Amino acid sequence: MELNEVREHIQQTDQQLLELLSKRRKLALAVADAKLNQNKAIRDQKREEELLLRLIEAGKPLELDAHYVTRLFHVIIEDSVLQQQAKLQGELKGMQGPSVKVAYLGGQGSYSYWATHKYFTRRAEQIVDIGCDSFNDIVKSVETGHADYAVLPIENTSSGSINEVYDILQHTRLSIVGELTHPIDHCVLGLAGTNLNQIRQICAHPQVIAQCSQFLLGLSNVKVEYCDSSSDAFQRVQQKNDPTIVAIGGEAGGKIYGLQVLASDLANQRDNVSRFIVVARKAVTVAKAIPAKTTFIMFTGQQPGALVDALTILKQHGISMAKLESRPIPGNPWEEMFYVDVFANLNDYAMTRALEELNRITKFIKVLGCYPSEDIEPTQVS
Ligand SMILES: C=C(O[C@@H]1C=C(C(=O)O)C=C[C@H]1O)C(=O)O
Repeated sequence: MELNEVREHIQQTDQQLLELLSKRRKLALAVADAKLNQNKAIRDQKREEELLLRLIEAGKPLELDAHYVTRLFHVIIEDSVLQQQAKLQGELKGMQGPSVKVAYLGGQGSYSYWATHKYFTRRAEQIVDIGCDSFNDIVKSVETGHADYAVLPIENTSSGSINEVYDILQHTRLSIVGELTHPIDHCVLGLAGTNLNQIRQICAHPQVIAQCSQFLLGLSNVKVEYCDSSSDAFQRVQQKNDPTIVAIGGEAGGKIYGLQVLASDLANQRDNVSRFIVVARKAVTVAKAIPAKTTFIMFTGQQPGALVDALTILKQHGISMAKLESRPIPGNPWEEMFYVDVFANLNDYAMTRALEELNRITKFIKVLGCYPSEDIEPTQVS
């Protein structure tokens, strides 16, 4: 067969794959309805294990190895679980208006832009974009009613917690209503025809700089210009129209501004992923069928064993912690506010009891929100 002919066949096969994936997604959504009627949990890992084992066997005569089949179906199942969760949670919330106004960092092409679109598209919501220049402005626009939701990055696998966002959460009345993770693949992006050796200036957001610190250490005579967002960095490079000036950001974002990739895989960690939170003025209730996370902040005081006592309460109620973070309390030097993420629904009996007990032993405690957990651990098969 001629090259073009083979490619034509590949194209047809890919089209069929897409149609089958779409069909599978629709079936998974029908399963969500059936589960709702039968009061069943969305995730069924036993079923996933059976399904993976069967597919691995079925793949053998087709010369598809177990590793390949498992990897593909982990992605498919994760999508299916997240789609089902979003559908169920959306129904619980009732009908939304024709569109939602969402505030996030930067404009078209920033990492927050892609994360926002991924999250709300899954919920079949029309988005009105409200791009902002700072985390403070994002939160303010929801507080004042200008936006319905805000999407904020909270932690990253290379640079750790985003302290600015944690500090804002201490003082806002907004509630966390959702979370999502999004891969962050940093690239050097410049004008077409630019050579990596000629660069003299890099434009990027401070978080991006932190996540690519090892790559940047290897460059000499290059000035770093801090930007409000990756889309701001792309715009500057486009406007300056100087081949010695480049941006760091995502490939798809850079493309919007006509920039091309000069280097990729820049992050300190190979799997560079950010976790975002979605906040709104009104808290949500998470359906029982969906695994939930609850985030709260507490100030325990500094007496010996205060934190251990608080964590023991969680242990006694069988509540697992997803994250523990501490941040200084402004105006109280050397005193720390603890941020705790737990795998629990705020309406669970165990969680209600744990919060009552924590209330008694802490000096301050505030629930920041309860939301569907998007930590979909892949089911392993033996
Ligand atoms: C689709 C279902 O829901 C979830 C998704 C699955 C899938 O995509 O195959 C399998 C089990 C569940 O965790 C189901 O229960 O069949």
